[in-house]
Amino acid sequence: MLKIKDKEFIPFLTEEEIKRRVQDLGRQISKDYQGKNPLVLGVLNGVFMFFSDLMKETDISLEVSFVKVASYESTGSTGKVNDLIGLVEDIAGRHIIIIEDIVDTGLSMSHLLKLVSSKSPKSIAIVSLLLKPEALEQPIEVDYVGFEIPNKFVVGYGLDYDGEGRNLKEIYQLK
Ligand SMILES: O=P(O)(O)OC[C@H]1O[C@H](OP(=O)(O)OP(=O)(O)O)[C@H](O)[C@@H]1O
Ligand code: HPA
Repeated sequence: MLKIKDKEFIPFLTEEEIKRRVQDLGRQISKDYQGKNPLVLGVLNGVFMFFSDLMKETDISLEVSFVKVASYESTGSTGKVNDLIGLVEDIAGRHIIIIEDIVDTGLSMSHLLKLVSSKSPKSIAIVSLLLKPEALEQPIEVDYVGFEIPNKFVVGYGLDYDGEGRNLKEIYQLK
């Protein structure tokens, strides 16, 4: 059991389970993007740990960049997405791979997809370590999913509860 502030969490995904799945995803992305020199776009903050581990499991030439959006306060979506660091690269004609730690309601990703697709990329793919199919409010198709999970709040491996818990090696679920 883990306590963060006022909430209790139970173990959900181990370090080993996450590692194995990240290796699979890295292998698959390398195979699919060989010779395409994609621009891999991480969505801060939550993605930092997954992004770094995933990139180490790829063995193709690629470029990386980041955007920063925020929509969550405490354990709930605020219903609006704020751009905190925008897209600075020229992405016209590039293969774009958007990397997220979690697609929950889909609001953040739908916002990002609009932003990215308005700049004429050659292709867009979405990678998310976690997906909550039951929570989706927008019709988002995630091309590479690490784990489909139930509609419960999770923390760890980049994901926070009220700013804390991002440095945990494992993922925990709200009790
Ligand atoms: O599908 P949604 O319901 O939009 O939720 C997913 C988004 O929420 C989290 O970010 P958050 O806004 O908490 O910012 P953070 O990455 O800085 O924690 C997560 O990293 C996704 O970007
Ligand atoms: O379940 C979650 N945990 C942490 N951050 C999140 N952002 C969207 N969903 C979640």
